[in-house]
Amino acid sequence: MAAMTYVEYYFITFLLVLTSTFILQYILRRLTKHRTHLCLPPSPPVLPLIGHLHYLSPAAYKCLHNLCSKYGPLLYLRLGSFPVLLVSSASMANEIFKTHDLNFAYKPKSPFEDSILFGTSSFFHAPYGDYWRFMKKLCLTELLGARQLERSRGVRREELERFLRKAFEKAKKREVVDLSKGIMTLTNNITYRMVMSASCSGQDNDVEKCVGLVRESFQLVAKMTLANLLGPLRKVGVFFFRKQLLDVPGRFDELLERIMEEHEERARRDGGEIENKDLMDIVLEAFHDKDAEVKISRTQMKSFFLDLFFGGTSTTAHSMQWLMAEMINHPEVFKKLREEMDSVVGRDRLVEDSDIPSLHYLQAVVKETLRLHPPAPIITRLSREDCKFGGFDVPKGTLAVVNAHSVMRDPEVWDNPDEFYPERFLVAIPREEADDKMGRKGQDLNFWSFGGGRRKCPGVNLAFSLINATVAAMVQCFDWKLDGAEYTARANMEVTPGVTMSMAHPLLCLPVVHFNPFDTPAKDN
Ligand code: HEM
Repeated sequence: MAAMTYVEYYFITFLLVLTSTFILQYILRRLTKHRTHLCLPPSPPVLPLIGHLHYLSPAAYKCLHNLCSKYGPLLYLRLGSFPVLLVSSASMANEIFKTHDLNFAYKPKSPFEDSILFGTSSFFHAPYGDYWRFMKKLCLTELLGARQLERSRGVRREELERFLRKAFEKAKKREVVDLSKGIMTLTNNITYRMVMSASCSGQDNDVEKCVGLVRESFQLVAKMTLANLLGPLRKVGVFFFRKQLLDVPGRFDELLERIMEEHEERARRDGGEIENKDLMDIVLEAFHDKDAEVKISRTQMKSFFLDLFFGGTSTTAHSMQWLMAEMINHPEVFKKLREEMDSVVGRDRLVEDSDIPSLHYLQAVVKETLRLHPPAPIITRLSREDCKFGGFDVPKGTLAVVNAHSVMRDPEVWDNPDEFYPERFLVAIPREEADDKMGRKGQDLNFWSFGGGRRKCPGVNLAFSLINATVAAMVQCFDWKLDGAEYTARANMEVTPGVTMSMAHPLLCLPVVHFNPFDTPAKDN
């Protein structure tokens, strides 16, 4: 038989693809037929097989925001093989985090299966069950509670002073500081020291090793999330990344195992009476406790530490970077903040943690930054049961995607939502007139940067404590001149594509000394 021409070959291939698309569509329609009586939320126009995937772009929160602006605040989408409920308004966010919190207390299945990296053992992906409840309690009472925050105060202060001293050196030499890099190093050093007393200098720089691995892991997570959307074809994605899928978690496992063994050795030496316990010491105590309510495994422990690194470092650093960029673009806010610092703290000592409750404007500036620039704008949950949501039917197993960016710019609850206006958080409402039993102010009720309900971020107090203390010190000690230019220059607020909200351009600033606490002569007693 004569060989096929290219034209014939491509024509036959085209016919095959077309026929299989129709067959697949037919099967899908048959499979979902029994659900056609459901009253699902509205949906934008859909394509066969890929569903609504064509609406997505690398800046995830932005394209989802565009979808809600065009089609409405509650949408039913199909991303590849996943049914998705897209939530974009304040009232719908309230339904997820309050009315339907228990039903949506589940997280989507991890694409990493039993790997320590975001695998089934991770706290972040754990189903709402005994293990998750045990770790959440440990987080709130021990690991990230008030007592541990107090214990780690010295570490945070030491790192903040190290960061400030470097800025003073730069100021002296009239050199520009890469604030994005400096702030990221500061949060990394603090987090890794708090979690496992890791060394962040010298030859055994474990912080640097972890930071490198976290970076590689983020890239891998992005690739696997995409592969996961392919549904039955996800195995193809796994095949392509199989080497990295073994290598990155393997190196993390080795590093963490070595550090955990060092901690166990120290605990044996000290007879369990460890001074200045870090988070790893506390989790290891729970691991070795024969009477613990839940027996945690070594893999779960390692996964949990990774969750802390992933959840706690870049989120906090990005918030501070956005805040400093907003300060540069709003000199009147910076001036007000400086006045508050001068009147509450004065100019004879560096601001301390105990000053923060009295710095009301500072707290409002931090919240306003997190409202406009939530570092984790895409919050995902999974429904465990069929439910009625916003008057529509939502089947079980639907992935709820809350776009915190849209929710916190909802004009129904925020006046001039795109404006940077910290004063909106200062409106005092008497406790008896407040909107909930906690006596929170009206605007705080619609503040979802840390998620909400049972799965709300357990690191919220640590995050506020770090951001408030660092920003307060930066404002107290320096004026920040963008690129060393005139004070009228504006920071570039472009966002890096991806699922997090980080600045696309580094913030390069010249620090000009306003007050140097390290130059102040010690007071006579
Ligand atoms: C500005 C800083 C931070 C932001 C904006 C942030 C935001 C978030 C968000 C949106 C979630 C998902 C919540 C939900 O599903 O409702 C989350 C979960 C989580 N965050 Fe944070 N976070 C921050 C800092 C931290 C810190 C400092 C830590 C700890 C060191 C931390 C640890 C976690 C953990 C372990 C979870 C998983 C909770 C669970 O699944 O139950 N985060 N965070």
